[in-house]
Amino acid sequence: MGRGWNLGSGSAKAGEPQAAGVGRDTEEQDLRMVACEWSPEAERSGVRREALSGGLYREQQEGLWGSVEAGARMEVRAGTEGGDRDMEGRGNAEGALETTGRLVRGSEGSCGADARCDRPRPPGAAALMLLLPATMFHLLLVVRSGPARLLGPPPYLPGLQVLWSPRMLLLWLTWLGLQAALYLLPARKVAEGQELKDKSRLLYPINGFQALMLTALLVGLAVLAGLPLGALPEMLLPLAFAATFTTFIFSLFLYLKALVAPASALAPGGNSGNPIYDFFLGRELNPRVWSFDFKYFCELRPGLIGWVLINLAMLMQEAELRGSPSLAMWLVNGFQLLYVGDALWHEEAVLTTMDITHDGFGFMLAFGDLAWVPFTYSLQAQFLLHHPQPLGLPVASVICLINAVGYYIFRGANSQKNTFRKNPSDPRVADLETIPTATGRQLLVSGWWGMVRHPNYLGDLIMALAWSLPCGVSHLLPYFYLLYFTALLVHREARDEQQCLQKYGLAWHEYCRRVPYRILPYIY
Ligand SMILES: NC(=O)C1=CN([C@@H]2O[C@H](COP(=O)(O)OP(=O)(O)OC[C@H]3O[C@@H](n4cnc5c(N)ncnc54)[C@H](OP(=O)(O)O)[C@@H]3O)[C@@H](O)[C@H]2O)C=CC1
Ligand SMILES: CC(C)=CCC[C@@H](C)[C@H]1CC=C2C3=C(CC[C@@]21C)[C@@]1(C)CC[C@H](O)C(C)(C)[C@@H]1CC3
Repeated sequence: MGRGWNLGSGSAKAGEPQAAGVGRDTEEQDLRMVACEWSPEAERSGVRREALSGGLYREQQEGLWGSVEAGARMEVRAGTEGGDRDMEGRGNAEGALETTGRLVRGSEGSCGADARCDRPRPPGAAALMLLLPATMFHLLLVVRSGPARLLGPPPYLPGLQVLWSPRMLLLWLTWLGLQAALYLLPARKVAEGQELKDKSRLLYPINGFQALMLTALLVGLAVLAGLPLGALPEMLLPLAFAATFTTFIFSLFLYLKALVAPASALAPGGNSGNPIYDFFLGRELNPRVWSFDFKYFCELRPGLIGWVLINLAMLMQEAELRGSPSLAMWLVNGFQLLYVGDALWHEEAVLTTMDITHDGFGFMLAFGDLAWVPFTYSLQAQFLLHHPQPLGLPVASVICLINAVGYYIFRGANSQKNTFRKNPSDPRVADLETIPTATGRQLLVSGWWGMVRHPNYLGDLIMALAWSLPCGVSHLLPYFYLLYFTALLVHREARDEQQCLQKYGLAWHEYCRRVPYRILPYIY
């Protein structure tokens, strides 16, 4: 059976999902909506779905396709990985779309969304395991070199004697130990995570901001007592090596731990049976020892707080070398401290991100959290220490304005969604327009989420630009974060789109039709 859409007569509106810019993959995903569970909420949301005998189903969605003419007919023939489906839709007297479908060949794919081609295959996973650390060391070496060329060769290849230092390993482990101890301190609040496969919810301490404050206090006291924080820039290479080394060991532990974990604890992806692939993506969704949640801890504590600490060390070292920190260094430190402080202040919101609710915890995320974030996200501050940039007040003011706009969009969008997800009748979001979905959850279609489908990514990207601008325009290197982050968010957006299509089916198509742009209005 051929793949793709075959539209029958009177089907102009039936093609709308395509017109909304949704590609072939998403059409195929749409057909998986039959896997959604039936719920009383679904009944209330205006979507009716009935399982008929012999692999047939019938779905009716009111209001969403109001423009489908009564009696207009569409036919859909499309393939899924597990088998092909025939679907047929008809506008009913009220202008709602009724679809019926039949599984023609095979069964619903057992691999789940993550086994689709958006994730690396085993050779890709192996290559990334080498490429990511290599890129990080390349950046750390190049940033301190005279030409600081992002695409040029590193000034030298460090031997093991430069990279490996038992003292730095000890320092790194002390850092992890300190953050773990702060994590275990009594929390002002304990939050519930999203519902898991077995219908249970995990509990998470909300004390990240407290950990940031206590770390600042401890570091401040240590500096007063003579700790040479300004020496940190010279230690970055062996420290990054220690972080990478421990990440490999830690990921091995996570992989082995997952071998004895119950099936209900496993992530949707990362369980292909190929050890390299599973080691890379992570098999277990929320690996824990007692109540200590490794993924949640790593996502927000050692890496993010380490990042601002490295930035601070650059600022202190610059003050030591040049008498006072430059305006550019102040801006980079201030902007990124705001970002990290914001993440820890709104710590609970991380519980609804894909990383926590969907992705396994393996090498990729562990390396990202523990090594990539602190050592590459601090690249702009590192660059400014080695390549001072003059910055006048007028330009600095414009850059501050760009960061403020980015932050306003980022925070506004994230808070609006989080408030809405917690309590849709909260007065701050109650007036927003929504689309009902078969799962009982609704989708916002006005406010920030009516502007583009990922307004929070847009705000984040504008901030990323503001972090690079203080470094001037003479080098590409400080723009590495912006380039990498754009690629990361474009890929993440595509992945989220697939998952939302799977979850929300027709309602997601309608959302895409009403809000056609993904991240950048009128462009993308
Ligand atoms: N600095 C960095 O390195 C990184 C930063 N980030 C930032 O992290 C933040 C979180 O990102 P991420 O987890 O990727 O995704 P989002 O916070 O954008 O969450 C996506 C989810 O939001 C829900 N959603 C989507 N559209 C709507 C809508 N219209 N109405 C209501 N709910 C909707 C869906 O989940 P559901 O319906 O199930 O609630 C969807 O799966 C972002 O601000 C991002 O910029 C992300 C990655 C890296
Ligand atoms: C190249 C590589 C190793 C990729 C791994 C990706 C990770 C670095 C990122 C995946 C999602 C992240 C998030 C944040 C940091 C980067 C990683 C771990 C985040 C904690 C930054 C602060 C934000 O406010 C946030 C809490 C929303 C965000 C969550 C996602």
